[in-house]
Amino acid sequence: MPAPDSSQPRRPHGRSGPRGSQRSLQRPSERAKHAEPARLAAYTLLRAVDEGAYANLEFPAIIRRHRLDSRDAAFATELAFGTLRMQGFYDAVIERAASRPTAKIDSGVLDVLRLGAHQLLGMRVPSHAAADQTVGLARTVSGAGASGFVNAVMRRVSERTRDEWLTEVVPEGGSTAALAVEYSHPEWVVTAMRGALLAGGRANADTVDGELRELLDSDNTPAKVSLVARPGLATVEELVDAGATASTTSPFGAVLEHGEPGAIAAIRDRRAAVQDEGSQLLAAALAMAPVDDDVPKRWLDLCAGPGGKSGVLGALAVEAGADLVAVEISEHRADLVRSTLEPVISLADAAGRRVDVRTADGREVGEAEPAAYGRVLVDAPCTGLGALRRRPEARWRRQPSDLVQLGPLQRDLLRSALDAVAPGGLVGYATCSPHPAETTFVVRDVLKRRDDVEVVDARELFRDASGAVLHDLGDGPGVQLWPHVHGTDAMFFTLLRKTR
Ligand SMILES: C[S@@+](CC[C@H](N)C(=O)[O-])C[C@H]1O[C@@H](n2cnc3c(N)ncnc32)[C@H](O)[C@@H]1O
Repeated sequence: MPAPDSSQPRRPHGRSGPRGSQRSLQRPSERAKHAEPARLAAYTLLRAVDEGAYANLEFPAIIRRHRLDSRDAAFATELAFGTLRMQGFYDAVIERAASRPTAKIDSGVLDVLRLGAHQLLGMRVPSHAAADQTVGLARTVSGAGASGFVNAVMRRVSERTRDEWLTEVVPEGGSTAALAVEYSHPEWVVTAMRGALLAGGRANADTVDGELRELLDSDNTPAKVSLVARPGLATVEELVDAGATASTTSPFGAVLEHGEPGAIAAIRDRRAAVQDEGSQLLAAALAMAPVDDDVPKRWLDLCAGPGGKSGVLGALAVEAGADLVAVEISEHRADLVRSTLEPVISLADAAGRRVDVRTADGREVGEAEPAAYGRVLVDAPCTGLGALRRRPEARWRRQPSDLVQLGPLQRDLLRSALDAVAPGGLVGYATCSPHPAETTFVVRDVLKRRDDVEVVDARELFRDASGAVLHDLGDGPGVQLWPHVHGTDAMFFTLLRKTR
């Protein structure tokens, strides 16, 4: 437990405290005595994430445990997820306000302060309520001793607006370090994103700064809820009738602005699902790309868990009169694929086709079944740097060393896929990361040692809901989607044809 900071509050530069109020000067003993359930739930999630939990997986159970109604659950979600995303910026603010490094603040108390900072600087919570409730939370979870310290820090945070704090804590000059604080990303991720925008041809030296800001900002904006109607099992119209809006990006897609996906019958029946539109587009691109008639009507998803893309691929395989084998190395995730694919398997059975799920190592399939498949998807395990808007804590957990670890696996899986595909057949290599170390470098390294593969221009295959080629796909031949450009995750896709 940190001792309450007894130093004098720093006088803010410029005008002081538009948010400061009489209430915020109250002593802790006069504050809310107990934490509200929604704030307690948000705090519980932050503590669980600190211990390694995944926010998206953990929060539904926490919401149930705290018996939050839908309004409180929405508030708690915005509070917890927003706090996790903006933690880098808030920590810089808290360090200033507390006059000590965050490493010197008890981690539970720090989480209370982060939640308080988000209410003050990132949500429209009135400052007196934010301060009262944060001190009440500190009292409940950390004891009366901490609440004095929290009270003092909250008072200082409330003395400035968000913009004033940005001026105060963001280094001048727009450097990588400055963007890291302003957009709350680790510095190495900012550097990596800048490199990805330049390497993929999305930006040049003149435009990269603006593009980078838009990209980082999109990571801080929660993704809309995108739905997919699995072809042959559900229709976009069915999702629209259930309250969604038809997607303009994906021919199978819809967007749910309000309400719970689980309230839609097609989702409950797994004929439809929640899925990023970029994932829908790339599964469709692989399925629709032209091949000769003698290429085997047997498709393979080499990294299938939990089954999102297999759901689209399997449904399109049945439409094309083909079979699908979905491979996943993890037993648990293979079970998820089985569950996801249940209706697709029934659809295939009824059409006299097969959709199989195997728990296996995708690296071994190429040797075990050479030239056996006509279309192969390698949706490689990756850092997920292209989906940071969906996973609020992921940016803090990922490390540059992950790239080093994943590289050999990504290359082995692509090699195996190329061995497993028949002459004339296609391999789609995909990642939900735009990092060149996981995208173009992997493809380049694998192709360097082979003379039986050609790269196909994939852009023509990315068709929006109107049937037109998707806008802003760059110079090809690979496709890099971007959240700030296409509204999808930053998915990468390269299409390769086995020539002999
Ligand atoms: C990016 S995820 C795939 C997501 C999936 N395609 C979807 O759309 O739902 C990568 C998956 O590959 C699996 N994986 C990792 N190593 C593998 C291997 N050697 N063989 C097969 N699957 C592997 C991981 O367990 C993970 O489920």
